[in-house]
Amino acid sequence: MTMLDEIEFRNLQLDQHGPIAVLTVTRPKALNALNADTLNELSQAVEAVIENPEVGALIVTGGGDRAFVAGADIQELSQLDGVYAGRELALAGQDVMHSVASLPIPVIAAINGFALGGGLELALACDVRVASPNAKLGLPEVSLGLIPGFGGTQRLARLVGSGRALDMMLTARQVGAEEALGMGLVNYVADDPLTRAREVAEQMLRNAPIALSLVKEAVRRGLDTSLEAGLEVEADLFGMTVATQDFREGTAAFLAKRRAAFQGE
Ligand SMILES: C/C=C/C(=O)SCCNC(=O)CCNC(=O)[C@H](O)C(C)(C)COP(=O)(O)OP(=O)(O)OC[C@H]1O[C@@H](n2cnc3c(N)ncnc32)[C@H](O)[C@@H]1OP(=O)(O)O
Repeated sequence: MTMLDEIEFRNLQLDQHGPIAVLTVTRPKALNALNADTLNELSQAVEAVIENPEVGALIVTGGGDRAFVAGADIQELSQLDGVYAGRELALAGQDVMHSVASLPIPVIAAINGFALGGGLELALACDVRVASPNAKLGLPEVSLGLIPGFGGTQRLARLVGSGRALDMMLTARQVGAEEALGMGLVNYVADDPLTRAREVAEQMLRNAPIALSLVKEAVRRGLDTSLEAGLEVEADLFGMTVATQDFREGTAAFLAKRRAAFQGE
């Protein structure tokens, strides 16, 4: 098993603090914009996290104090030509965001500044978002003659409703942290979003790991289907939790009035 801190990236840093991994996008000159190289590295980082069983939660953040991620790299976008190239880029970006969204552990975005375009799409692929008071969130692609292509049209509308999502996407405006909190686009606003994200991760990690993974799966699969089919998914996954040792431990600990010691089994 490769230790996460040992992997060398050009535009990312991956650190491990016990069960919590922190993935930082580090392209400060471009406000951490996602060029093709960085997208590839994001994929590799997600793979490395999946392969490391010691990691129970992931925090994603941006290097420096100005930006989480200011979008896809506009310099690279400007070189795109033709329907095919555009579609391929969108599919590649969607794949990366999907791999983040499908991680079987909690993923928290610590949004320390601008989260625009592909940057907000990365934050939307996370489970929970913590924003700094100066954070600015938006999907301004129409101002460049584009539409969001890394999942934003779908995930933003599912998270905040189509009315709010369309307002943000059609105006291209940047939403501040308090407004984002009010519409449920972020879960917490904190002066130090990374510290708050760690606290949230620690709170999540007190719970049963398999249950954490399955509750994510139930929500994700349920959002893509009818209520009836979603309820079936829930019942199936509930059944799986009842077959775990952690369920035995969790209920026994409750009844014995002690803290549960979950093993992820
Ligand atoms: C499928 C996905 C599509 C997309 O994601 S499309 C892109 C969506 N994102 C955006 O449209 C945001 C673009 N950036 C901005 O609007 C501004 O930046 C900010 C409002 C975030 C900040 O403005 P300010 O404080 O004036 O800083 P600055 O001088 O514009 O930026 C510092 C350096 O960062 C580069 N940069 C910023 N965002 C990007 C980007 N998305 N792609 C490539 N470079 C970017 C700039 O060019 C500049 O660089 P230099 O110092 O060399 O002039």
